[in-house]
Amino acid sequence: MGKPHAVVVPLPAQGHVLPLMELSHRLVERGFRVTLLCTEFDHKRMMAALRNDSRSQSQRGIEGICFATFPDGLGSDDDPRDGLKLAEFTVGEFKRLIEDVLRKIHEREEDKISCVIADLCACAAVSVAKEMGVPRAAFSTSSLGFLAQIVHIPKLLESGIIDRNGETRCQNQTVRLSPTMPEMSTSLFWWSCFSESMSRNLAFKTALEATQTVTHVDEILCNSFTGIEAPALGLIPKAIPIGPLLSTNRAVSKPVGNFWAEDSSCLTWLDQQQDRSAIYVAFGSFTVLNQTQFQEIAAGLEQTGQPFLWVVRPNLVSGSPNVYAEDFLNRLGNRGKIVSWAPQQKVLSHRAIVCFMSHCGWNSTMEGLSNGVPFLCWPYAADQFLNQNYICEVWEIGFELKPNEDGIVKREEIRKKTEDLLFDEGIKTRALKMKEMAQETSGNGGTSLRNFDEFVERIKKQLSTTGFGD
Ligand SMILES: O=c1ccn([C@@H]2O[C@H](COP(=O)(O)OP(=O)(O)O[C@H]3O[C@H](CO)[C@@H](O)[C@H](O)[C@H]3O)[C@@H](O)[C@H]2O)c(=O)[nH]1
Repeated sequence: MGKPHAVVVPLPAQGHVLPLMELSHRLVERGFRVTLLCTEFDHKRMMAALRNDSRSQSQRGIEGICFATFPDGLGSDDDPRDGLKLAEFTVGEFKRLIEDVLRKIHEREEDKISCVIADLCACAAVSVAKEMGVPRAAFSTSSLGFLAQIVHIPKLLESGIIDRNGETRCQNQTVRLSPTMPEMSTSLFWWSCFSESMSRNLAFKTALEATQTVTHVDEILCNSFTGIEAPALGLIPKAIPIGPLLSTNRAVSKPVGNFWAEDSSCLTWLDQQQDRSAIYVAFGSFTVLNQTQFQEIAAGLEQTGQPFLWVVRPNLVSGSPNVYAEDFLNRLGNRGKIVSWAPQQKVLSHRAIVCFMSHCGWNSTMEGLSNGVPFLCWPYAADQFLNQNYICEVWEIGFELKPNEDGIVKREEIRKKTEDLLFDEGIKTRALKMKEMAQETSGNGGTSLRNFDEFVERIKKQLSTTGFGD
């Protein structure tokens, strides 16, 4: 028998492709051949981002990982992508396309699939794998706390805490998912954290489908680790924490699956800054700021008096192209650096970084935490509010940036919270402790590394006893 063939299925979004690409590299290192399914649009973007990178081997593959692509039906150059359209696509057409491409791959004798590892929200991939009798596992790109919410949806419905659309009956209600979990406001339910009801309903639909995925798999790999989320882990017997999935943990660097080209000049800029002096500002791949918010952040950064590195994606600011940014940078000279996409993990591990102003996407949360970097939190949507709650209330390694009544985080708030954060020795100590825990769990003998190796062994054993499939 040749190498086992794993098919990895992320949702078509940057925050999902990145951790699943890292998982794919790890499978390749353990003797698997990997096919990563992605949309033509995302594949094109990844290849364009890699174009100047001599490590990229061909348009078809990256270092042992092949791509299988499918159209995403969202138009050819529809960038910035509309989050709502993407959500509609993932609960609709995405399923049929995934099913189609999986069946086609499996029909080819030389490509027969040994196992499918699919994003928790790519439920079609899991049910097709089940029908084909192929071993399968789900992968959660968010926290175990998020997963606990998904698993508890049936109980939340049964007890009337949420209705069939996921809407909560009372505002400001708190629930306790189990006696060992802290009380949680229902406003932190993932699907509740979207401001428009249409987005909320779509998010709930995705969450409901994810509860189905959970019933079709025996194992859910998670980008988290026991030390930081033990109570939530206790609620989900199928969860296997294998995080933090960081590309910087590997000795040889490999392409990470960026949709935008990394601008490494920011690392040279960081080399010129003093130890623990620079604020890193990045809001992931989805957040959109209005002009007012953009200008308040800029003015707030200016007022802190600290050097800063800010990721301003081409589609970060809504409305007219930003002339303000240029003027602002000219005024600040070398004290500020703006790039359109940074090698974030390398940035966060740089000695010059003192704190991370973040939207609290789960990948960013894990990356900041694993590098012992304290946070200034400005969540935008989805699970980010829950992640902020972890950062500020549970782990106590950051402060919330509170928006005013118009939803804007003002410059004074940024200056004040940055000052408070930089002088807080407790936060600094706890953040460094988190870094130690993250290193321990991913190092030799660490729980996350062991969990992943044991998972791989189980898959291989299943294959050697049953051939390709159940
Ligand atoms: O300049 C940059 C900016 C970001 N990143 C990377 O992009 C990823 C961003 O992921 P994340 O922080 O999770 O943010 P989103 O892109 O917003 O992620 C989506 O997916 C996450 C995982 O499911 C959710 O937690 C978020 O709420 C959701 O918005 C991280 O790995 C970053 O390292 C870079 O490499 N360079």
